[in-house]
Amino acid sequence: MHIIDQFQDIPTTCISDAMGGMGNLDSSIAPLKGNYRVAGRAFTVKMPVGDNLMVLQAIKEAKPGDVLVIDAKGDTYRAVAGDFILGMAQTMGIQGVIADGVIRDITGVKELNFPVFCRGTTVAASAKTGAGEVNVPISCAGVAVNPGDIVVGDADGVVVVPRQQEKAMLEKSIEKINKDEKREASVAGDKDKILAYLDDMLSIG
Ligand SMILES: O=C([O-])CC(=O)C(=O)O
Ligand SMILES: [Mg+2]
Repeated sequence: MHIIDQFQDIPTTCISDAMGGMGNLDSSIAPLKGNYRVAGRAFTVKMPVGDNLMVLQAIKEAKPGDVLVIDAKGDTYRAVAGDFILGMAQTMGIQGVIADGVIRDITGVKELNFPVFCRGTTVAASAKTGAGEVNVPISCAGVAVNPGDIVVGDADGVVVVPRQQEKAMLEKSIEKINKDEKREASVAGDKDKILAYLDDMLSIG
């Protein structure tokens, strides 16, 4: 199975654990709907505050399945996109959008059922004068993102897996899932087993 398809099934929490708690975007970047999930390669956008022309450039250049990762420097005043732009991204096969910024037209965007992770909503649009860059290394909500890195988002947040580490992190994430399953099975809603587990964890000897 392709590595991206394998990451589709892995919770962000397990990827974060595999990465030692590193690589997750600031927790104010949240999915617009709780069931949204993306796992794909990052197509990056660096936009100046209040100018989103490069988002259009990215929609033109990104490949189907890519995830747009937009550095809007945390601006919560002017939207990186609204339902028109996000609808175009969806139609062009982009898997989802992750933005260190805000969107607008929230009702229409929710109707698209297109995974968007961002800081929230606003009313003001951005200008379109052309400054900014696409497909360059960016910093997004506290994390360095290079074009082609794997980004995974779900109800818990967004985590970035650097390309060079993707195989190792996939293996570690799967190990973590198995470990968590064993831990849950070991107590399995049984008070005595829970007490035994707590005693074991709390024993200092
Ligand atoms: O045009 C914009 O920049 C934002 C907008 O309202 C849309 O995408 O619908
Ligand atoms: Mg609009």
